[in-house]
Amino acid sequence: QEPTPEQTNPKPVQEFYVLASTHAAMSSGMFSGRGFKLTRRWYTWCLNATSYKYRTYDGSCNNVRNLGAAITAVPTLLKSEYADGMDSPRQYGEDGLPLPSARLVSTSVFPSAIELTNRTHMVMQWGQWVIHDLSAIPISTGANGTIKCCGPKGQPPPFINNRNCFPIEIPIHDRISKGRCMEFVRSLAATSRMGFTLKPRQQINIITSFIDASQIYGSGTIQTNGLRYGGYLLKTGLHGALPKAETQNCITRPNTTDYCQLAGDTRVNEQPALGVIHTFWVREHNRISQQLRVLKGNSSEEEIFQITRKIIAALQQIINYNEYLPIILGKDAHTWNLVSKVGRTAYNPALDPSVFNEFSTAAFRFGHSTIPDVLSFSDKAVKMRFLLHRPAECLNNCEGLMAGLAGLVGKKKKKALKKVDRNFVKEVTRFLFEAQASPGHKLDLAALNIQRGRDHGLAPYIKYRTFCGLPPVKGFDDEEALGPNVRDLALVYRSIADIDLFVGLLYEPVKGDASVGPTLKCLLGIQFFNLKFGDRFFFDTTDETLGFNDEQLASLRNMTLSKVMCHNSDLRELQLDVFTLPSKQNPTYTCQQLRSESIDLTLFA
Ligand code: HEM
Ligand SMILES: [Ca+2]
Repeated sequence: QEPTPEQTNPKPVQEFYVLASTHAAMSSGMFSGRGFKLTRRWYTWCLNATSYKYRTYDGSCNNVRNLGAAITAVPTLLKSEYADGMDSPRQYGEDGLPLPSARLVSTSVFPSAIELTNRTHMVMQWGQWVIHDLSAIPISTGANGTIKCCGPKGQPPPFINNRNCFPIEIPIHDRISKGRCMEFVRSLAATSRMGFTLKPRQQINIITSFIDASQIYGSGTIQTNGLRYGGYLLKTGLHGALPKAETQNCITRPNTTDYCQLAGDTRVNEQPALGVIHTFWVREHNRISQQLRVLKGNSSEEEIFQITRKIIAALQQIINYNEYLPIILGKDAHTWNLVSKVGRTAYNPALDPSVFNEFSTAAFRFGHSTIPDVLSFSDKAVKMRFLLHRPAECLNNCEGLMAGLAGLVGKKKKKALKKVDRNFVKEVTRFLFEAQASPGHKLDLAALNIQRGRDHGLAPYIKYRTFCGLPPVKGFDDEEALGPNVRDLALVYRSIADIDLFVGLLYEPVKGDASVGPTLKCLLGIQFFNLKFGDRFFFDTTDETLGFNDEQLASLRNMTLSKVMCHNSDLRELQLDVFTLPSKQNPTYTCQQLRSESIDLTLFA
């Protein structure tokens, strides 16, 4: 059954507004912590939405209210629960005493055991790829860049040094870092027309919420122009690698040709497998646009660029809805009408397509539990901690890593995907890098997720269970609701009403053929429902002038991620479904075969 209208309509944003950014702001790194200087631009609705033939770069004018456009406030599904009702992080339990430290919660309730599935690392990688199309919430910065919340030896601040600091307390005897303070800066607060912080506080999404390939093309005209190579092509580096970024804020090896990569999303250098997927999509754009150039002699270069961009955005949606979501949501991907293999999608202008806070700050971070401890290349396996913020392996060995993602190389044990569960590899809970500027200070991704939820004032887990129509949790022994390890939650939480959303979602046992528990499935379902039916440009829209004709649509739907990979690498063979390990049911084909059954570009000429 489909989600109810109340579920699909997040609470309206208090006051709608859009902020513009400077070029420097958009091109600076999310992880450099510098530069998001946001200035207000306009508040108007889009009155000529129907006059657009292609998507705008910043997602504006997809709907009259400009919902889902870049640099807009992030809505919440349920009322936020700030400690003071308005602005300060959720930090007290039901009994009025402080909540347990996010780091203590992480070490107490998230062990590091690994259970494997028959899926490939591409499931993890597609997740990170798609979230980088959907949401990027910047943190606050000071007048001269990064805010530091902990002292150089990890001492907690002696006084409140910055009102946007919300460092995580490291328990005694916890050896993660020197001292007892883990860096954490609050997300940037959205401001009103007059420049005052919105009450209750809201965060800002600086990229377009729509699945529109904004991680390839950027989320604004200036950014897109910086990625284009004149006419119809996207810029590339040597041998079809990504081009070099202006700001070199990743980790490169001295005396090598390494560089930090430039892409439509600034987080591209976060780990090399992410760089790989960026790389083959830029190549796919250039491959398609070059062919269309030949086929469409009369079209302008701009027209070729836009048609290619439209095809690439359609492919993102096709792969996400038809290949990826059925793996995550199981058969409900079908019952909720998310799978789009036949028919057309009728646009519903009443829906808000914005990525909501609970999705980006808790639900979709479920993927962090699937991060592997090593990445496999054709000739080696490297621990994740040595790959963070280092693009080198992608620049030098993209193909080897592609084979690794598809599970074609490496020891059998290493190539299968880790289950979505309460376990996290130590690579991210113990050895996550902070900026190279602070050696010896490690971060814990699970703790950051919990703290971020509190920073954003997310309501606790049990409220979402009720919201999703599931029976209430009966207590710290309710295995039906929270799985066989439910008692571990009582090690840190004093009341079930205090359980952080991110934690509760990952404790729920998986049911049926989905990869995630029921509340998580509900939140993911609502978001992808809104992103399908609330996107006026959804690839199979009933409006053929915005979308495609029947033949084009059929040809596009014939594409798979495996075919895109084969087209843009020197891989020799691949299984048709790259999200699943090769088997009798998922046979391997030669890339030559896969390429021959792909999209027919003459239909677009
Ligand atoms: C090696 C892989 C990955 C690393 C190192 C990584 C690291 C991070 C870091 C450091 C943050 C910011 C945390 C904070 O301060 O709040 C973040 C945010 C996030 N991550 Fe990951 N991540 C990885 C993969 C994934 C995957 C596979 C998914 C989902 C399937 C995912 C989903 C998210 C989401 C939804 C956010 C919030 C984005 C926003 O709205 O700004 N990540 N990640
Ligand atoms: Ca987008």
